[in-house]
Amino acid sequence: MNSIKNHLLKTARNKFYTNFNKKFSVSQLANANKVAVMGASGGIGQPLSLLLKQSPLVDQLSLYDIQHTKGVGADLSHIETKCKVQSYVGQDQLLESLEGVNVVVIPAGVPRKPGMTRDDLFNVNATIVADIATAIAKVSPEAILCIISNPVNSTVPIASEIMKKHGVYSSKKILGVTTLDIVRANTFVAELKGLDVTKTSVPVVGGHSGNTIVPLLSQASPTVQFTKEELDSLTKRIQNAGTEVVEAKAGAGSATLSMAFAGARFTFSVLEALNGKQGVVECAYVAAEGLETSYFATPILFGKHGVEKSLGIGKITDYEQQLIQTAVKELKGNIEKGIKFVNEVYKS
Ligand SMILES: NC(=O)C1=CN([C@@H]2O[C@H](COP(=O)(O)OP(=O)(O)OC[C@H]3O[C@@H](n4cnc5c(N)ncnc54)[C@H](O)[C@@H]3O)[C@@H](O)[C@H]2O)C=CC1
Ligand SMILES: O=C([O-])CC(=O)C(=O)O
Repeated sequence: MNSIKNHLLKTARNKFYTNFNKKFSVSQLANANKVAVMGASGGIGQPLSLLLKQSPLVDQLSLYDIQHTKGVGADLSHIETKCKVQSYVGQDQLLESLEGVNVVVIPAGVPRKPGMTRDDLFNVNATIVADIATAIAKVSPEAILCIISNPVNSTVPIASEIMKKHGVYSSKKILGVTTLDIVRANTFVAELKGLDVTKTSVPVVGGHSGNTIVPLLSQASPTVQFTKEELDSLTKRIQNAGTEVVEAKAGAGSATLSMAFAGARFTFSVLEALNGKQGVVECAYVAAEGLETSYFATPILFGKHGVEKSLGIGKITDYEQQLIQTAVKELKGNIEKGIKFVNEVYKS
């Protein structure tokens, strides 16, 4: 009786992992990966850490937060996967939490409430990201940073400037996570056009706030036709989707579960490429060359050291060109604000 029960349990468990791994296209390559989640006790941090704990791509998970990580860590550590969990709490343990990590995911910081813009988070989150980046520069300067904390348009330049100050900057390793914009664009387009969402892919470029989010609907795959009204309403919905969640949550924060899904997908892609998988592409907000702004999100080919190369924005329509012009104006200000903060305000 017991052996039948064990067999059934094992079968169910294997099926779960197989489906999970398929979903995230996880390959089981051999490198040892240690991932740190900074802000691990938060609305994003907890479900994101859960998804990472379940992945065969992650060997060790380091959880850092200024509160509650001991509980989150104890809880996650009971899950029957190979990934080892360590937890660190408070400023005194910040440096230790980053020892030996090769990828750091950062969802630390305050979320929006209704009526706020992402830029309204700057005053609090700029210092949080700068402090964490400073610690990374000291302890794990080779690590790849995946920055979720808003305003991403500014926090990515902030982390970059901190790395430059410490003489350990590599533009290949500082990535702003915009994956949720792509996840949303895929979902909304598939819903509107009756497509299989698992096979729908829409690049989203620019930045990660309002007008700076530029979906390239003309490049949707499979190819679909949109009326002008559809283009307007889809573009607006994708640009305002974060606000849609903030308003629905009515003061209880912003997107956490869909962000954890998107953050896990992004991290798995980074890890797969680190492990040697070829052809891994995700959109990300990174330092840009030959564009009108010094940072810009485009589809990025990942490699063993992070960014291998930007695949650019490709062929776009006049409609999309106009959206980009609007985005560029706002992005320039956001980037300048981040750079100025590190060089004129921040005291490490
Ligand atoms: N890039 C994106 O697409 C998205 C970004 N976000 C952003 O992610 C951030 C986190 O959002 P939530 O998890 O919902 O917020 P939350 O408030 O639920 O969690 C944030 C966590 O960060 C921790 N924290 C605060 N200061 C810290 C520090 N100095 N070091 C380490 N941890 C610290 C808090 O203790 C808390 O556990 C926000 O800035 C939000 O705007 C949210 C959704 C999507
Ligand atoms: O809207 C927010 O504040 C959180 C976020 O970045 C998103 O959900 O895209």
